[in-house]
Amino acid sequence: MSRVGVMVLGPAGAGKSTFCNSIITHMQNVGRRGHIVNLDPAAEPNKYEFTVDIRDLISLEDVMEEMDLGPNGALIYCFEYLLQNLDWLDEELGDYNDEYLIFDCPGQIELYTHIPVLPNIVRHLQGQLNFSLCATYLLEAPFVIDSSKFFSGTLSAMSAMILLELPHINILSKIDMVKDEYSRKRLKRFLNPDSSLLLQAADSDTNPRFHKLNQAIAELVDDFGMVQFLPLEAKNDDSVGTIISYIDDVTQWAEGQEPKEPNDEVEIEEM
Ligand SMILES: Nc1nc2c(ncn2[C@@H]2O[C@H](COP(=O)(O)OP(=O)(O)OP(=O)(O)O)[C@@H](O)[C@H]2O)c(=O)[nH]1
Repeated sequence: MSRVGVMVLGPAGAGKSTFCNSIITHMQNVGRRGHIVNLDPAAEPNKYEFTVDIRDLISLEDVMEEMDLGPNGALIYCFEYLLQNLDWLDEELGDYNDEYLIFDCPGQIELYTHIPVLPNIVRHLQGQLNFSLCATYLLEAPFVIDSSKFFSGTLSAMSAMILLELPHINILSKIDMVKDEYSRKRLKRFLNPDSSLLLQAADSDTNPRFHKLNQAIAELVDDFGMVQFLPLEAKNDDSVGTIISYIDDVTQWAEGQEPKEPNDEVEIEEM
């Protein structure tokens, strides 16, 4: 059996590190083992110790100082350096078999939407290190309540999906921050989206000049059939457990085993 790896992706502040920690807490609760692999060279101190930490190879702060680069240039430099030193990663990941490895990725989504840094790391993990990988993509629930922002978030999720070519799970994080009944009702539309309803909502929010574009995006969302979002509240172990069972399903599928029956439509709790 190959090793299972979960890539945790999404824009800055979407809740990626918190989600990684919640996965570890859940794993501990159910007697499974998981480890966090930190791929963010600018990571803050974390609740759980990182088992593998890119900062042991290179840190953003050092690169900015020594190469006189700004944060974005330095980040790209760090990843190019990692790509030139993948044997370091191989060695660090060497002994972890039959355990979950959770890859906490930086929030600069250009690393997987514009330049092929993360796709190259993914190919290496799959090809050289025999990982069965799955991508989780987090979008903040309070942010996407508005249809046009939902479209924009969905397109960035889709872009990551196309570039990484991994089994892909979308997550609406910080669901607990959507409190009032009206907003929670709106949010439900985004968990199992019906593109014609989304289109109506987007059209009512945008200038008619953009209606054709809305239509095209709604069709794209429909064609891909990938836009189901799972709700996440980091402190709610049940919501984390549900996502982990999806990860288990898709990574088994990725290994060529039969997937379980698809889960029922996702709901958020009534207030
Ligand atoms: N209310 C609530 N807050 C959350 C949740 N998940 C994360 N947060 C908060 O959101 C903020 C950002 O979370 P992080 O986990 O650091 O986000 P990140 O995506 O790792 O951020 P970057 O590393 O900057 O890309 C923190 O203040 C978290 O406490 C959640 O489910 N509910």
